[in-house]
Order: sequence, then structure tokens, then C-alpha cells
Amino acid sequence: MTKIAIAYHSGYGHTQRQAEAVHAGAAAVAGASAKLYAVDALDDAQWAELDAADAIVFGAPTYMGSASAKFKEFMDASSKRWFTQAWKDKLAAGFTTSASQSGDKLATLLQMMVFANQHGMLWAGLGLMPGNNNSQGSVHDLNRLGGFIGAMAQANADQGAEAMLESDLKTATHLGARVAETAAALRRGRN
Ligand SMILES: Cc1cc2nc3c(=O)[nH]c(=O)nc-3n(C[C@H](O)[C@H](O)[C@H](O)COP(=O)(O)O)c2cc1C
Repeated sequence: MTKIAIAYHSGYGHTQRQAEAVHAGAAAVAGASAKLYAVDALDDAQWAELDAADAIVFGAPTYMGSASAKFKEFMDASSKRWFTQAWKDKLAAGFTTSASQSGDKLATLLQMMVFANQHGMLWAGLGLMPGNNNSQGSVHDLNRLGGFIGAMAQANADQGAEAMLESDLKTATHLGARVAETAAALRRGRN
């Protein structure tokens, strides 16, 4: 069984919904198990499960142009793992939600990619061509925000998570599936 951990923070539920979409994509891959971890409430047993995972997908809302402070607390707390490079050669990927179309989401994904590489993890990008970038495109396209290094979602500031666009959720589901398939391939290769 390939274990996929989705380690995320969400202040108001939008990134949580995106995390659930990543989870659905990973869990649908044959031979994979997926589990959500709220990083602001991790106990020792859950830290140990992250240590045992084949892949960790990181998720945070973009607050003030970077990952939320709660997610940064998790990043800093993970330094105990960094000392022993406990997460070295695990697969990693990332996702973020923000209110603006750009909103500097790229900065959050770059922050996660740097973080993963500090841990010696292997970063998996989104692996999708950009949508909604030509005259035939629309907001309903997969990867409509045109990210490459991770999954982006945009949620209107005055609406709840239930109003999030299916296209963004399907993009997140794609990332979950890609991570689970790649983690399984890595596991087969290592075995
Ligand atoms: C403190 C704070 C800072 C924010 N900064 C940004 C930002 O830099 N860019 C942006 O597009 N949206 C920003 N937003 C909006 C959130 O990214 C957006 O509401 C997102 O959907 C929240 O996700 P969550 O419900 O998972 O917390 C900010 C919201 C808060 C509360």
C-alpha cells in the first residue's frame, strides 16, 4: 500500500475543500491509501504517520503573499525531522487557495517547494497544461489558473468553500492522483 499524507492548514474551509479534492484523487489510485492531516493539531502519532508516508502533499491558504502562519509553524516544527533528514527521498507536492486570481499564490508554492527540498524530498509539479489561456478557454478549464509547480485554487473573498469552482477542485484531484501514481512507481523501483 502506498501511503499518501495530505498535510494542510485552512483558516476558513477553502483550502480544506481543496485538500479533500487532493485526498479523493490519491485515494482513487489502486493500491494507495490517503489521509488528511490538519497541521495545526498534529499529535505525536500523526507526526509518526507523516514520517512513514511515501509522499506528503502540503497545502495552505495564501495569506499576505505566503503560506499561513499556522502552516509556517508546522514548517518550523518539522525542523526536528530536518536534523535527521527523516523525510529524505519522499515525494512532495503542494497546493494553495487564495481570493485573488493571482494573489501571489506562486510565492506560497515556491515556499513549499523550497521547504520540501530542505528536507531532501522529491518535488512533483502539477503536470497539467494551463487552461483558460486562449479564446476558447473558460474558468471551467482544468488548471484554469495556469500553475505548474502545484495546484492553485481561487475562492471569492465573500463566499464560502461550497462556492469553489469544480475546475479548481478537479485540478487538485489530478494532483492527488499524480502523486499517488508517482509514489507507487518510486516504491516499485526501490523494491
Ligand atoms: C490574513 C489573510 C491574508 C490574506 N492574504 C491574501 C493574499 O495575499 N492573497 C490573496 O489572494 N488572498 C489573500 N487572503 C484571502 C485568502 O487567501 C482566501 O480567503 C482563502 O480562500 C482562505 O483560505 P482558507 O479558507 O483555507 O483559510 C487572505 C486572507 C487572510 C485571512
